[in-house]
Amino acid sequence: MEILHDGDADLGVLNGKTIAVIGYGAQGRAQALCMRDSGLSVVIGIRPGKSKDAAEEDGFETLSVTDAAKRADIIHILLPDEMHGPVYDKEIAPVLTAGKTLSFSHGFSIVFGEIKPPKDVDVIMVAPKSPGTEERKRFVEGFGVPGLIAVRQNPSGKAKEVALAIAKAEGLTRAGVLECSFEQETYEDLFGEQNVLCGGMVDLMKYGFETLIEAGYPPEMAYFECIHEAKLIVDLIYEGGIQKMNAVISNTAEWGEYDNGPWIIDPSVKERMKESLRRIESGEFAAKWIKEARNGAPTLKAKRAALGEHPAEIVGKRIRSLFQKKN
Ligand SMILES: NC(=O)C1=CN([C@@H]2O[C@H](COP(=O)(O)OP(=O)(O)OC[C@H]3O[C@@H](n4cnc5c(N)ncnc54)[C@H](OP(=O)(O)O)[C@@H]3O)[C@@H](O)[C@H]2O)C=CC1
Ligand SMILES: CC(=O)[C@](C)(O)C(=O)O
Repeated sequence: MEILHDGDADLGVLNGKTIAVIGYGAQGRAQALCMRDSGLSVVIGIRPGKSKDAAEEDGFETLSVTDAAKRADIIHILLPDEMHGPVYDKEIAPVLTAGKTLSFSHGFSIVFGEIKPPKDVDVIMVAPKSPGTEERKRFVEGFGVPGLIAVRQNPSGKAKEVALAIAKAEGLTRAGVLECSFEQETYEDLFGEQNVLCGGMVDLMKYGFETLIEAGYPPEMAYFECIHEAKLIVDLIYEGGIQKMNAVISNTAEWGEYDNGPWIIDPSVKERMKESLRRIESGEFAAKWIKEARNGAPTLKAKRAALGEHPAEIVGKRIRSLFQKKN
């Protein structure tokens, strides 16, 4: 698969264009700030509330979703996925005239039919493969995070160029951008977040921490081992791959990785991962999530409340507050 970089993108295709970022949350704020820093004309479409206040504090012009969509050439929807459908139908579709571009950072609402755009608009995706905060941090540091672009509809004949220009404005082409389909991005993003990232790695860290403290080890020690050092190991893999990590860790650690690892995470977990991917690709997961969201997300709210603050977070907060960082 070809990896696209800065030289493959031309910000000039966005000259004279206004981009309405709809939503100013994790992605909305990060992407709007990066796009403005890259010289693009950005307005924020947002309802009254804390996000609107934050956007205005950051110096953006804020409009209602409808007014922003009316004004913009490119409407970049960065609302919670479960809100895309209702907000699009009521506040965007009525002003979505021919020649505009509808843009997303995740394909959920298009792939699972929450949004059915008219045929006379471009439909693209520019998806940073990163949480918003990290994306902005790396952009400001002069680098960027990788991303995916996709084109669903292209009556203008310029959809890919516009998607690549937005990716460049967000620093994604500094790290690398892949072109894929809406389905590929949607399915792999849902799979990754549920099986490797938020569901997967996080559980391992929590179980490891709990095992140590239940065996009487001090929480601080468990935090250093299972949370703090986990990030440093992942950083090593990020910088130089598993080979680099293995070259840096001790022979003892490496032997333990081979001896104990496959017992702790039995390779049969891949069978469950395949079933998880099947549920995602079949639309079963999406239907379950939309049903939950339309009912006011009672399970999500109950889980959030029950989760409370994990002991690892409590000790982590204290440890981080004591970091003696060089000024
Ligand atoms: N989070 C991430 O790291 C990533 C997210 N994405 C995608 O980016 C998109 C946005 O996700 P994310 O940034 O996490 O979302 P957040 O939940 O962080 O932010 C949502 C924003 O939408 C606003 N909003 C919610 N409901 C409405 C409404 N009815 N009318 C107007 N504004 C509303 C919120 O404002 P208010 O303060 O008023 O609630 C908030 O500003 C999603 O499609 C997601 O899949 C893609 C890659 C990574
Ligand atoms: C950060 C990211 O890309 C996620 C985990 O998929 C998301 O928050 O949607």
